[in-house]
Amino acid sequence: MKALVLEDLARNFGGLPAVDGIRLEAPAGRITGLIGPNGAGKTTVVNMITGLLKVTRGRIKFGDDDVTEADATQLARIGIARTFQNIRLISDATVLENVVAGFHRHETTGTFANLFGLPSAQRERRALEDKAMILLEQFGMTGLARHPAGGLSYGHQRRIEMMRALAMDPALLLLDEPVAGMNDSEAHSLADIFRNVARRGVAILLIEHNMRFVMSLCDHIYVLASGRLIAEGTPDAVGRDPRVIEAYLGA
Ligand SMILES: Nc1ncnc2c1ncn2[C@@H]1O[C@H](COP(=O)(O)OP(=O)(O)OP(=O)(O)O)[C@@H](O)[C@H]1O
Repeated sequence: MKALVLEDLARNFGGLPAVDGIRLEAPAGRITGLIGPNGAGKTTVVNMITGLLKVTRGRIKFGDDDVTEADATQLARIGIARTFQNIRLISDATVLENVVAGFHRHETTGTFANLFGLPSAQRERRALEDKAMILLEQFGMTGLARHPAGGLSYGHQRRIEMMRALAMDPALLLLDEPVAGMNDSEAHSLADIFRNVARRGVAILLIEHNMRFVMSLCDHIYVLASGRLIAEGTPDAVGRDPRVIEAYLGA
């Protein structure tokens, strides 16, 4: 089973360290949390893992692959998917079309067949729509399949984004504040989905401000403050750690 491993990972902005030599391991089948007060460096870490930012120092590995320099296409091929803090959907397209777009990685028919609407491409599209409908069912959104994504509530749009990431059938799922702006019951239903995804052997790295959500869901938590790793352990141990309490109170 593969694990995401960060070794001595660092990133400077204008000579100042935003992330200063952290290590982390997020194994398959587990939900690993990355928390810390505002400006701790969490998003910078995710942006380095997903190739949006170059690392200043250190290595990023996933299983046997060193993905420190990998671009978006290589990461998708390896099976690394993410959601964003700011929702990025095709707002004119329907919910179903948005989720189908997430299957992109698995399409086997060539562009030529797609362009000319050949039967093979149509068959493939229908098969992808069927698979997308299974995801919609899991997320309780079957009835909204044909609605334009842009007109839906924030909570629904967040769910579409997650379905799109899951449509890639990822081996590693990076969730950047997935329940921001959701109420407790919406967050609760997502927690069940994430647990099921992890149970299937996916490694999940969760970045989240909602402490109750993180504490109830994660197997292991890493805590960042000012770019450094200040604590790690089970939710219980981290919740009682004086360094963590101080970092949050001082923030
Ligand atoms: N593109 C950038 N240019 C300069 N400084 C940046 C850039 N991105 C982030 N920083 C700085 O790096 C530090 C870490 O920011 P980052 O967004 O990673 O923190 P975070 O833990 O994700 O915060 P939040 O919880 O508020 O999203 C901050 O001091 C921030 O100002």
